[in-house]
Amino acid sequence: MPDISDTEAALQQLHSIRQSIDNIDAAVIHMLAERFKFTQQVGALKAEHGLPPADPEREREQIQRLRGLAEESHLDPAFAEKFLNFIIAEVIHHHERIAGENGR
Ligand SMILES: O=C(O)C(=O)C[C@]1(C(=O)O)C=C[C@@H](O)C=C1
Repeated sequence: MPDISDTEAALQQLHSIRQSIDNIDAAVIHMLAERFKFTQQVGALKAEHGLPPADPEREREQIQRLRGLAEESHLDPAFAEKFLNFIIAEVIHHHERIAGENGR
């Protein structure tokens, strides 16, 4: 049974680790916001020129690249692929909305 000072030390350690997790979560949100700013530009460009919202060949290249990066970083490549697909699905919805607003 750990004594009280052991538990206090563990709680301090937990608090400190959670501060780092919070910083990383903030960075992820900021990076996603920047990514969506760029994909909005892509959506506008595609809508303006009548290009299709989705580009499966580009997606295949991105998935291959991210799976490789995930492996190098000891992150589950299947998770990296799911995460990218989740983001791309949202981007494609945005592209479709922009194309719809442009009357195409
Ligand atoms: O690069 C594009 O053509 C995009 O529209 C961006 C993006 C992405 O989010 O990375 C989204 C949809 C496409 O299917 C491929 C890639």
